[in-house]
Amino acid sequence: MRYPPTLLIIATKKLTAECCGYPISIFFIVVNEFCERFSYYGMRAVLVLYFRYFLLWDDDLATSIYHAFVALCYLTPILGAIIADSWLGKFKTIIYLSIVYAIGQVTMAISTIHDITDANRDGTPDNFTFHIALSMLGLILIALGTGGIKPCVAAFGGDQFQEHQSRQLNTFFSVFYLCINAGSLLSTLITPVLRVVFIAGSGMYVKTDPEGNIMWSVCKCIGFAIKNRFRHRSSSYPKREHWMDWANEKYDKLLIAQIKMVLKVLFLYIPLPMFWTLFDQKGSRWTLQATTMSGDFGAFILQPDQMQTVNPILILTLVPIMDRLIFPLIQKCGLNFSPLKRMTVGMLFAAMAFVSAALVQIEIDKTLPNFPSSSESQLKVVNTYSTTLNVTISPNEHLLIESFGVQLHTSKHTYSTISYVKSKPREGKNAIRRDFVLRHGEQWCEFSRKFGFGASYTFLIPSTVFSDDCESITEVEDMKPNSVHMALQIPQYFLITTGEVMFSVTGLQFSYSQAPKNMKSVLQAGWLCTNAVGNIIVLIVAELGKLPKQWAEYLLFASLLVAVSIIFSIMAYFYTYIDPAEIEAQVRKEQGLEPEEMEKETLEMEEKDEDQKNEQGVKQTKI
Ligand SMILES: CC(C)[C@H](NC(=O)[C@H](C)N)C(=O)O
Repeated sequence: MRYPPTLLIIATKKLTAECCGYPISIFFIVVNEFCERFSYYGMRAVLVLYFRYFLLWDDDLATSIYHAFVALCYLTPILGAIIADSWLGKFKTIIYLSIVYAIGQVTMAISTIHDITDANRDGTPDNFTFHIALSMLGLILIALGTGGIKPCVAAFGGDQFQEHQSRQLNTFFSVFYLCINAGSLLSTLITPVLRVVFIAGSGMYVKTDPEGNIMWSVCKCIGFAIKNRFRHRSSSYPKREHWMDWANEKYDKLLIAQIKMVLKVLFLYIPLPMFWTLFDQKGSRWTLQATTMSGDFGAFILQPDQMQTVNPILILTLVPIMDRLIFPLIQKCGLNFSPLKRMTVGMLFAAMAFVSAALVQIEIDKTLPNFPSSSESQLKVVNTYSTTLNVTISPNEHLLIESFGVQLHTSKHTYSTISYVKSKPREGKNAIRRDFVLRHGEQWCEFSRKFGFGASYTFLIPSTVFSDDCESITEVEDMKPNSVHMALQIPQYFLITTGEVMFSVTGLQFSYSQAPKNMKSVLQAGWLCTNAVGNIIVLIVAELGKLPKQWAEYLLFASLLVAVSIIFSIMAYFYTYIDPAEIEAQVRKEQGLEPEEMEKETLEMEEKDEDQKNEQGVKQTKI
């Protein structure tokens, strides 16, 4: 059955206004991406510390939940791609899911107000379950929002370009990436209100209609090919060139050719999650590593979570340098630095970044006190007498803990002031001078001290304190300040960011260029999924593979990535780059279809679907 000609919709490309060869609508799209990433990274930068110090989770749980959230953000793009391609179209999907996103951010913000459940006003929430539930709801909404937007924006941006703008299309992905990173960098300064900019460009976009439920058609076609292959498994049936050719009996040749293209790329993606496994630990392990370092840069003090901004700063400088200098130079030297080779080199850079992180960790470990394990405790005895005292602790004696510290009863009844330390102070944040005022009734005195990053102190206050104006206060350093400087993390950031430019910008471009026209968002979603799987790997390793030493974990990840990049380079060697439009035109020619009839095929596919449903007695109304 064919539709009468009057019902055929032949899509025409809207003529778009241009500026310097670029469609003007691109401006709104990149600003939208900037705002979305701005909002996302602004929240994500502090997330692991929020888990650690507000919800009081331990390092491993904080790391796991952080990566579970990032994984969800990069899994939901599949949903976004389905909604965009089969129902709402990219434009509306971006708008509606931005609203879900904003609600998520508000929910998340509310969850951080501890006053909501802090009835006794002691500065600690009374109902942690409430805060955890609210923040998890917020994170789920944000993940849905980002998933809806992410696969659509890059593909929607690509859709704006006409055939004569292929050079600009390539630059678009670099500019797009720059906006992601500008958004990430500035997220601590500007508010996410700017997101309305995307709607402002509405009249200028090329909005392609959703092309039917393409994902569903793809799944059914693959399912049929597998079933048909199984039915004809006997050797008496002649072999077919590709297993997808077993769908020939029922499905359009063009759809089969398109699926083959997508599957080829998805197969190539299998090793890629390992890159993200390392890359996304910037926000978790590396931030926690920074909490044990000193952020005192003289003119300013850098907080551990702010260290992450080094990545977008480097991106903003490295992308233009690579695009304008390094890659053209490599090309001039006659070397074929193809996209897949760039991605392999990017992976090796990320592995080197983790070797650098391991070396920094070894330096940090040398400066850390020995913290007690879960089966040990640690006591510090401060002798305030002027003579030496012997303290003997009998194993059977108990400790009496009082509100002003810890007092120890030993078998010899020696009495001292005791303190204990079981971790570095919160967030490594005490590198500042503080003034204290002591009061007792009418009496008072003031003293001032400078504290180092990550240090812990005990103050001994004698009863004579007011008579000598706080002079007699003695300070005991329980834990030394962090002495390894955060600047030592810069090499690892430099290496991972160089890797990112080679891997991620190229991957984004590659995913768009190798996808058939109607499956651009699908392949973008596939590309983002590699990121999701990477984060799932971290949370599995963080939860299961608890290595006793952090530096060993870094080296493990680096070795795994080297192994994976070797596998990837072998797979890449056998990959042939394609021009999807050319293949589609070829198939069309073989089918005897005119090029301009391309839009008909989608309708025909739907028509086939509908026929099948009608056969099953499903009533459908077609517009
Ligand atoms: C997930 C992508 C790699 C990308 N991230 C970055 O560009 C970071 C900020 N350098 C993103 O789309 O957020």
